[in-house]
Amino acid sequence: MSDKISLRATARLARATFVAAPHPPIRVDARFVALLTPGMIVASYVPIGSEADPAPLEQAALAAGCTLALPHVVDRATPLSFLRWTPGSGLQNGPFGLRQPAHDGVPVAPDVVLTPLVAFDGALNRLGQGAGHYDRAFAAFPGALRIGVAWSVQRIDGLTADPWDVPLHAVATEQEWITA
Ligand SMILES: Nc1nc2c(c(=O)[nH]1)N(C=O)[C@@H](CNc1ccc(C(=O)N[C@@H](CCC(=O)O)C(=O)O)cc1)CN2
Ligand SMILES: Nc1ncnc2c1ncn2[C@@H]1O[C@H](COP(=O)(O)OP(=O)(O)OP(=O)(O)O)[C@@H](O)[C@H]1O
Repeated sequence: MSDKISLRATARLARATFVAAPHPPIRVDARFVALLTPGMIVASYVPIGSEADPAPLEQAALAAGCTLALPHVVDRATPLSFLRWTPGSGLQNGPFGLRQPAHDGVPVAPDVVLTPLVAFDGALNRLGQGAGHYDRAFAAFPGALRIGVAWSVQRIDGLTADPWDVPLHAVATEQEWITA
């Protein structure tokens, strides 16, 4: 556990240092686009702090005819819901400094989950914020494709997976599309 805490601190520092300098956006790989079909529900997220901005992947999903959704958070203990979202429609302030759709939005079951993360490794294990929100969402939607979105500096090899950790199917960075 303390291991995870120090890994989070190291990875957050690397992420903050990376975004402080000019950097390219997240790359849209042809293998991501090939996964998309019209009508699919693609859950994205609104980045906070130095998190990678998934906007290029959202644009690709919209161009492929997909519907977007965003996570809605009540508190640390309550499971996430995913609410339908169209670009330009309003967002509200949520906990942890998040921007999110209003609570009375339309809940949807995502086909693809664009997932924020603090660190990832070559086996596509993911270290998140520590509330277990995405771990629980992956358990609730086991059929969804789990795509991590991260800056390349967030790769830390040899993360130890806990029993509840569900690995990602791929990670999109500003440099490459990583699969296990
Ligand atoms: N942009 C974004 N949206 C997201 C997440 C995320 O990681 N990033 N989540 C992922 O589960 C869910 C929200 N869960 C969260 C749980 C805890 C903290 C949290 O403890 N934040 C720290 C600050 C961390 C930092 O500096 O990066 C805090 O408030 O002290 C944040 C989000 C859903 N939406
Ligand atoms: N499927 C699940 N059902 C219930 N609780 C879960 C589940 N998955 C994880 N948790 C709980 O969530 C907590 C946080 O887990 P962990 O530290 O691995 O989060 P994380 O890797 O930072 O990811 P996240 O971004 O999802 O918070 C743990 O206490 C764990 O018991």
